[in-house]
Amino acid sequence: MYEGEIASVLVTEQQIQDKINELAKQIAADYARDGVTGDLLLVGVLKGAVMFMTDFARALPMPAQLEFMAVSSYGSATSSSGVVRILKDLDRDIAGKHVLIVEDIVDSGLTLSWLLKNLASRNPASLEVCSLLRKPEAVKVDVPVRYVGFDIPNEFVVGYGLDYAERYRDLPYIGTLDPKVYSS
Ligand SMILES: O=P(O)(O)OC[C@H]1O[C@H](OP(=O)(O)OP(=O)(O)O)[C@H](O)[C@@H]1O
Ligand code: HPA
Ligand SMILES: [Mg+2]
Repeated sequence: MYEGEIASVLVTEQQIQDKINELAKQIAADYARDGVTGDLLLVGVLKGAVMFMTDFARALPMPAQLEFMAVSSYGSATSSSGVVRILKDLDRDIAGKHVLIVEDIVDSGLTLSWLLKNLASRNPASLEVCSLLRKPEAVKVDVPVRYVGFDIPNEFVVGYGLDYAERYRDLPYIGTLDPKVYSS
């Protein structure tokens, strides 16, 4: 698949799955320690977080309900415009719920910073973030991300939900693109 289009693999399928199991155990233990007994409300950010959300929810050893929001800041570009649009809002009220935002990547942090403010204003009982990837060198706004899978270099990545112009989301690993993809 995608013959010659992937330049390197940054995080393998096995590394992703191992990390998800580790995060899921840690997160369930943290919520139990904090006395949270009800269901956790996972808010996945479409479309990028879909793969992570579904694997993470199944690995999590505590009951969780699933909600999705779609926001877009990238369109088909490789850098954030900073303008976040809601394409699909949550289907229900999150007041009094323990909400965990599930993201695929924190790059500039602009999407998440906006989303945290937006969801915090709806009065959840708690609001935390779990992101599979983070680019420490790309961060433009400081966002409190409690759980991070992997810190990666400041390169555009694809796979496991992450796209370039809507392609490559279906790869099971995280990789970088061959420069010829951008020029074609
Ligand atoms: O930290 P930032 O610089 O704001 O970038 C992170 C966001 O950008 C991507 O979404 P995108 O807008 O590409 O939508 P998609 O998930 O549908 O691809 C990604 O999935 C994150 O949600
Ligand atoms: O590196 C990236 N790849 C794909 N989508 C993204 N959205 C923010 N950063 C990225
Ligand atoms: Mg995208």
